[in-house]
Amino acid sequence: MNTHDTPTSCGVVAVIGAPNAGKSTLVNQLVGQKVAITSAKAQTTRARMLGIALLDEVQMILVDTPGIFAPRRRLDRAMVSAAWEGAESADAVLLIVDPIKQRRHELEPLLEALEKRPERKILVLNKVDKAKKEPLLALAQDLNSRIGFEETFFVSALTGDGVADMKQALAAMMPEGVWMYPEDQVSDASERLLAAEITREQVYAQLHDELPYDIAVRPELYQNRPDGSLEIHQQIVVARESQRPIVLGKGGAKIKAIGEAARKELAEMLGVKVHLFLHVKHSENWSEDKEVFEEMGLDWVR
Ligand SMILES: Nc1nc2c(ncn2[C@@H]2O[C@H](COP(=O)(O)OP(=O)(O)OP(=O)(O)O)[C@@H](O)[C@H]2O)c(=O)[nH]1
Repeated sequence: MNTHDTPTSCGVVAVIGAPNAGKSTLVNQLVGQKVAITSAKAQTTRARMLGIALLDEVQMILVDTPGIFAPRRRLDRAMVSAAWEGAESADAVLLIVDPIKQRRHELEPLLEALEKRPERKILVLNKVDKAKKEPLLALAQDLNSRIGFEETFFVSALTGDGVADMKQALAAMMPEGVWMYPEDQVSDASERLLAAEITREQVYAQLHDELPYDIAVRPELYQNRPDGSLEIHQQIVVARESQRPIVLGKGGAKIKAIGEAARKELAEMLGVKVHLFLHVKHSENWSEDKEVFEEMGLDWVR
């Protein structure tokens, strides 16, 4: 509890890493609650979301950046821009690396960018529950000879192993200052957007490899009913007309299952009864659509 008798600290932490390194999982661990969606599919983090972690008198505002590699399409470029914009005013940068799947050369563009950053840097080697020790240590050494990391941590974002120590070190790096957010706020991502993220997570979970990652879930209506329940309407936007029947399933069974699972999770998270209405929309160029970008909290870059 922050009683305000002791001095408080507050700072911004940018979480940087390749797609699938485990950023969202780590943010959720640090915050202690689900704020960003996780999925086995690369580059699912489209919206830039904040998670807020607390440790004693320290508030850490985590900028969970989208996967940032080889930006070819406009959407990818926007994600890179959002990622680094997030790091602009950071007090610390966490580089999170998957030591199992990550190719060393894939990290190079990130390291180059990181080299020029003025922030204090922490290296986080994730997935220690699966990684072998020797190559892990070699990678830590290699990356430390390349970038001046203040500290290196070996963690499992999945099990939480090592995360407490890392959180402690991070908290110690935050400058003294008043908290930017009230104590009970864990995220400033609007509930509307988070609700759409939860549906998108369900679409991935239930359709596995049947869909490319080019789908979006757009929030439409989000309003309280007089009985205290919540009415939510969302659009599942597919890039190709042929993807519509996949999302709908036989006799609408798939979209029903997606909606049911998302509705349950939302009701649990928000603590109210939820009425969720989903429909599928086809938009060939949704990833070029300025409005969609802005809804996802990204800037339109040319
Ligand atoms: N075994 C293991 N798996 C992990 C760990 N951390 C994350 N994962 C898994 O790795 C996958 C990617 O994790 P995310 O947290 O979604 O990764 P991300 O970096 O946010 O990915 P993007 O959204 O693509 O940027 C998921 O399947 C996670 O469950 C870990 O410590 N151990």
